[in-house]
Amino acid sequence: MTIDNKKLLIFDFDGTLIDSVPDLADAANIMLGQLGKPSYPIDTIQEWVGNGSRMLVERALSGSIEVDPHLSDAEVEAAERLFFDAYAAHDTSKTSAYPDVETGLKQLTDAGFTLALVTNKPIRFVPDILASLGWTSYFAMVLGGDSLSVKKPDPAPLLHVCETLQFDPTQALMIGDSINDIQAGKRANIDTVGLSYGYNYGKDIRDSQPNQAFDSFKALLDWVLK
Ligand SMILES: O=C(O)COP(=O)(O)O
Ligand SMILES: [Mg+2]
Repeated sequence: MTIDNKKLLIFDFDGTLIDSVPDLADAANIMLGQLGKPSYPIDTIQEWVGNGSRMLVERALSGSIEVDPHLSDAEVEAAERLFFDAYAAHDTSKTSAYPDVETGLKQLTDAGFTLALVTNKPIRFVPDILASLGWTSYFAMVLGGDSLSVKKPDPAPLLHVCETLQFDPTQALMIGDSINDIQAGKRANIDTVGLSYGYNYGKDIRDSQPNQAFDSFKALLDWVLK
């Protein structure tokens, strides 16, 4: 795979551009506390991130990545409301950009790339976090996990971005930290870059066989902008 024909860079958000787990873990533990359930360490909760908020809530209620099949819809929905309230109150408190992302987004924009954001995070939280980082203007398009009826690893969000911004999938690159990003890219016929520093259920992103893998955002920038 070569970068030469790529014009559209589709970024994942959590674990790729931002380290959001400190705020996600706080919100999950506040929700669990309100329900009289035990809290969990941040490293444990980090392994439950990747399939959107509802799945994070279900895993937190189950105390495991394997969801308890006995959880009722009503129980999950009530817990999800508590989680949303807690996260809305603190979705930017402890969330930070990974090193070199801030300058990198500007460099990539200045180099003529179109940037898009496709996250499994519910869309309601995304504008606030982007604004707090001063990144709103960098992205031509932003999709959340509930913007369409399906989320990554389904290819639909990536294909929707390509279609809307009028790029062929072969001109796009999906950049993310999770197997969900790599699988969505493969299914959309979009080349993929895996970043190893984020959240991938405790697994090495190279196991998902992205076209390229890097251990830092700086290494990605050096490759794209060489
Ligand atoms: O909300 C999640 O579970 C993960 O979000 P992401 O797709 O930006 O990594
Ligand atoms: Mg991610």
